[in-house]
Amino acid sequence: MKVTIVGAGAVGASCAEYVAIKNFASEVVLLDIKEGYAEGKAMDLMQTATLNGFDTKITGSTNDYSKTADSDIAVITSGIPRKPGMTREELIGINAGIVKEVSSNLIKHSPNVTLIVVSNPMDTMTYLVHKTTGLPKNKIIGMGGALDSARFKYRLSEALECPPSDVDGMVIGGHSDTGMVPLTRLATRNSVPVTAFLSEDRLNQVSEDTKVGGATLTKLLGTSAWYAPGAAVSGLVQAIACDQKKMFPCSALLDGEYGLSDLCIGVPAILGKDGLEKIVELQLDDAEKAKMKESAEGVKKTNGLLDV
Ligand SMILES: NC(=O)C1=CN([C@@H]2O[C@H](COP(=O)(O)OP(=O)(O)OC[C@H]3O[C@@H](n4cnc5c(N)ncnc54)[C@H](O)[C@@H]3O)[C@@H](O)[C@H]2O)C=CC1
Ligand SMILES: O=C([O-])CC(=O)C(=O)O
Repeated sequence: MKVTIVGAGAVGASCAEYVAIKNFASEVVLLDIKEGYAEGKAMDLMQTATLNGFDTKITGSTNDYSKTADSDIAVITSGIPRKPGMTREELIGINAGIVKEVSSNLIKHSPNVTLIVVSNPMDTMTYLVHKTTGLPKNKIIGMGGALDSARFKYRLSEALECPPSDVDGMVIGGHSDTGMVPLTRLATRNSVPVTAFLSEDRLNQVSEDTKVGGATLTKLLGTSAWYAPGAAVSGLVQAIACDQKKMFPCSALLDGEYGLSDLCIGVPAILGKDGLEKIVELQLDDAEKAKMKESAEGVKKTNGLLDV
């Protein structure tokens, strides 16, 4: 199982580290445009192999896509991250060109690859890859909801004063400060609805904190987050590589599901060896449906800025 990660920056390197530590891939190739950078990150990570007990071979490449040939899965993290005060949408001008070029280069060397898009604004970048590559739609997946759901569970565990592992929950919708739809109605603590423990006000606070999760970290760090993003991507990679049939909210190209078409947005999906194998349609209540519709309008507005 060969995994390529384009962009050896904060998220790409974190993803490579988690993939290696989970020890399911034979090979990880890190590729970056910055001379020597991916090679350096790969060597540093390889020197953790005996410390962390993994056998995955990690190599680096400065923009040489021949090294990525025959990848099964490729992750696109290349592009610029936001700075405090910015929205993800503001990154479109620079990142669209990068994502378009990188996805085309990847496919030239790995025509059967499954692509996981991470660069922001992620839903729009995923849509761009669908529009420009011609890959089947199950082979292009946007990562956002897995991360947003992890942050949601973290915020719920804070409110419940319990370990995060006690909590289950999901965030669907667009991966933006205003577009996320945390499904508080369906969240549970050990199968008991969290609504049994937390007031509506407290749950609203949890939702709001979740939605600005990325912005909160960007303000603290001066750039956007990488540990949880890298871990979330590695979860998607593992589900595909190991044919796990796990369900994650992913940015998927919709064709009527949830009453939406011609956009990529976060919905629950089953991931396995064929990539995004199935979109799961939840029965949303009226308030959730309205939030999803509004979120989709936001994503479509950003898609409108693309030259496709
Ligand atoms: N979807 C999500 O949930 C998340 C998305 N992100 C996004 O991921 C992207 C990467 O974030 P970071 O890793 O923090 O940024 P970073 O700046 O640390 O790393 C980005 C890397 O991409 C490389 N790069 C730029 N153009 C390239 C090209 N044409 N080919 C190959 N490499 C190229 C840069 O040299 C740099 O090393 C950003 O757009 C960020 O907004 C970040 C966190 C979560
Ligand atoms: O906040 C950002 O810009 C990066 C990102 O998508 C996240 O951490 O959720």
